[in-house]
Amino acid sequence: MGTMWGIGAALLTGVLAAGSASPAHHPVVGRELTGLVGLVAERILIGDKVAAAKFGTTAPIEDPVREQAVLDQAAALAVENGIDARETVAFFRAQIEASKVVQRGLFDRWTAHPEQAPTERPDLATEVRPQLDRITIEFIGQLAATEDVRGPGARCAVSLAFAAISADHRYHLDALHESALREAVRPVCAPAASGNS
Ligand SMILES: O=C(O)C(=O)C[C@]1(C(=O)O)C=C[C@@H](O)C=C1
Repeated sequence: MGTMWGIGAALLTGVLAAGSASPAHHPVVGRELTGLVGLVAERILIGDKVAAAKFGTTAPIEDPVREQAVLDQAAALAVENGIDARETVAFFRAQIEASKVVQRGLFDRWTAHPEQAPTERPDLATEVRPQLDRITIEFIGQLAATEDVRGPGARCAVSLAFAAISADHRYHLDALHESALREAVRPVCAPAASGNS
């Protein structure tokens, strides 16, 4: 675990102590982003299935047409749900980059150690992408629910550190998946600056 997260964990000792004193009906301070980051981890793990679908076939890891479809879908859902479309697209771009980090890492691993390669090949179009599409919808709900927490500032940073640590434990992420998660959550507390696309 990186130093930054270690510092985040140290900060959390105080935050969680404060949170435990909150009335039960209030969201616990520091835990606001666990749902969102849990979905980030779930999407990253679906990257394993994407890789399994493509490994040993001619399908390339990078599919710009599909990426655009994912981003267009996210933008449309953002508008429908009254959240910032530009920030939402930036968030989804990071999720796609994280999936590619995982896929490349697994391709390298499976090439070097063929005995670790998957023995089953899920179908990308009918099995795996529908799972990603479901997560897209859930992401929009979480992005809408966390709008007031996300942004520059300590509250977001601390919540994000806590959420990343708990996702790491809950989903048993190895170094490859942990580094993908770190990349994927980067936009959460750093909304896209206005004026950029
Ligand atoms: O659907 C795929 O083929 C994927 O590899 C997944 C994904 C994504 O994260 O949505 C990632 C990389 C591709 O360029 C397109 C999409």
